[in-house]
Amino acid sequence: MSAAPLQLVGLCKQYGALSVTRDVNLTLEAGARHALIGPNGAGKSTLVHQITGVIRPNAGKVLLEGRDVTAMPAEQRVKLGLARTFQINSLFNHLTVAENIGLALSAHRGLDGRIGRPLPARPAFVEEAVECLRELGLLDLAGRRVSELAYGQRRQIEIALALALKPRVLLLDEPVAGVPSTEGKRLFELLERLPRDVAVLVIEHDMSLVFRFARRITVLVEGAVLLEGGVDEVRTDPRVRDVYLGKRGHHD
Ligand SMILES: Nc1ncnc2c1ncn2[C@@H]1O[C@H](COP(=O)(O)OP(=O)(O)OP(=O)(O)O)[C@@H](O)[C@H]1O
Repeated sequence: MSAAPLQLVGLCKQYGALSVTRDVNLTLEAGARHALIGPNGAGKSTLVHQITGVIRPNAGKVLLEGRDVTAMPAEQRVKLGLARTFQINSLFNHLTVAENIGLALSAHRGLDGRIGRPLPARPAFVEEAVECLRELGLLDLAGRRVSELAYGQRRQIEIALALALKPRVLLLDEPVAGVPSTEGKRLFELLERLPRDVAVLVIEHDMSLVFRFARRITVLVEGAVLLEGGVDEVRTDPRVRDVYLGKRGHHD
């Protein structure tokens, strides 16, 4: 049997006396649609930073397709197939969507040096970017300048850009945050069209998205896994309701 696309084994992170990640185990299966949820301050961002390589755990391991990447820098993890949604400010406003993705492709393959320098993308990469947009049902945005796009469309392009790198594992950090409901439908459609062979971990506060998109859910509370299970199991678990509706409060 081949190794899981992503596996977290006993991850621990402390800041002084504060334990922010406590012995977290999590496995993304091939083709996973897995959500990580938890109230404010549960440690979701800190966990994601340990997956991407922004911070190092004090103990435990991060395995990408069975390979121990715990000590590996973030860029190298991207090269090995770990992508996360890019922040909007990584898009060049004056370039078209296809040019932006073409540039990311050339930077990823180490051909144009730094991504921060908007040289014209090579035509072959722009063509590949257009093909990628077509597969995702976003072809109509290919020739538009990023500056002309609505907020929800930019969020779609961040996802398309991460996917263009052909990752094995995709981390989506709050993909619908701040997107007006009028633009939400297309974003949902895009999430439903993500390639089946990419394992996806979504970190999200919007429960309607989580329950619609995910097949497995991990609930993080005070740095530890409270529960992992299928959607119905998590939705109906009284402990989860307590965390979200009880005295610990939740994100609005
Ligand atoms: N560099 C740091 N130094 C000290 N404490 C930190 C540091 N980074 C995070 N923390 C603490 O770790 C805890 C978890 O924070 P984290 O941002 O990971 O939670 P979160 O679940 O992503 O929250 P939110 O949903 O609000 O984004 C918080 O109590 C936070 O104050």
